[in-house]
Amino acid sequence: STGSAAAVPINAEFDIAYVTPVTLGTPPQTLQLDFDSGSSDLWVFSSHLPTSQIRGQEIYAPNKSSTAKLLDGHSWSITYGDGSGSRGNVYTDNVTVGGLMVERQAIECAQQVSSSFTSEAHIDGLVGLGFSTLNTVSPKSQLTFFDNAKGALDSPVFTADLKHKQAGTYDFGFIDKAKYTGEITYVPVNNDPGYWTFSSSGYAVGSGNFSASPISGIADTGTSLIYLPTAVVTAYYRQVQGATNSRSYGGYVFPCSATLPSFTFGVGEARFTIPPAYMSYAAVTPGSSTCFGGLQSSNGVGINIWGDLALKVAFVVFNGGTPPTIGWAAK
Ligand SMILES: CC(C)C[C@H](NC(=O)C[C@H](O)[C@H](CC1CCCCC1)NC(=O)CC[C@H](O)[C@H](Cc1ccccc1)NC(=O)OC(C)(C)C)C(=O)O
Repeated sequence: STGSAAAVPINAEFDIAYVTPVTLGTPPQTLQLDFDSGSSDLWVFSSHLPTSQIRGQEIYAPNKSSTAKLLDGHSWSITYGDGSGSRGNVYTDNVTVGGLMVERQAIECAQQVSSSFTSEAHIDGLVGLGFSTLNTVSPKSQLTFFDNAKGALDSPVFTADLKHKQAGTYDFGFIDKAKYTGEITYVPVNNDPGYWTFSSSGYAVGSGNFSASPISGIADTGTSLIYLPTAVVTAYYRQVQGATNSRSYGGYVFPCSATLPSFTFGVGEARFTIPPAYMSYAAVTPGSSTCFGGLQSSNGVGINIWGDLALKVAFVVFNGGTPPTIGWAAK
């Protein structure tokens, strides 16, 4: 079996996150969920939430699904890198993504969400696509949608074709040759503790020479920007007039009028270049002449993260075979 579904940017201006329609239960309830290779819980806004915590999101009501079953005595609680979080109880039900159905998928129903989730009306929950070792359900951790689907897939892979300010796709079980050019460069994945961790072969700033120093980081569809070591980030912003690492804005900012270099990263022998236009994420507040950089330091994060900003210049294969690998191709 295979599946294919759209990855739609939640904001017409900036690619802060992408959501994908997912149907849950019988009759089908459709929610817009953020597919996140940086975590491994499938959780949704639900009928168990106080209405004060719901502001425009779609909810999943298990009691309206004839195929929903309570996973008795199980709960979950998750906190993300940006400090947001949620917790609740667990049901199993049918989950369908782009024609691919998994029966008895653990659906973690929110009973509480943090204010940043309440204020993000376009995200009705997450589909974790990290390794199931990261799942937070207790006392028995649960499998991700991908792990549950894997055995039935034509090939144990999913691919991400994210785009700038337009809808891309997540495919499951097959590699669509029409979505990339040239060859796919595969590199090993270290799935301990459970991220899609791989080693980039280095970077270059603008037309500067390529610095062939390996950078270990995670491929994370649920993180908007790129977070890399200080040496890389200072080398980049040295080339940007008026750039500063702003405590108040929480990262590197620069005058929106500044000329930005491109940023190139390596995967094996392959090279991927992020154009200058993508390297300015957005004005720090609407209308401000100060812009927030797409490349930020991983100092405060603890791991290097290749987020949507890197993923959207490539076609990426998340190969869940044995051993797992990750493949990057131009498009
Ligand atoms: C709990 C663990 C098992 C897994 C856990 N994993 C992560 O924290 C990484 C994971 O990819 C999480 C997944 C995201 C959590 C928040 C909602 C959206 C998904 N990524 C994160 O926690 C990283 C946060 C994202 O980068 C936010 C996302 C966002 C989206 C919409 C609106 C506002 C903010 N972007 C964001 O802040 O963009 C700016 C900087 C331009 C404003 C961890 O490592 O702790």
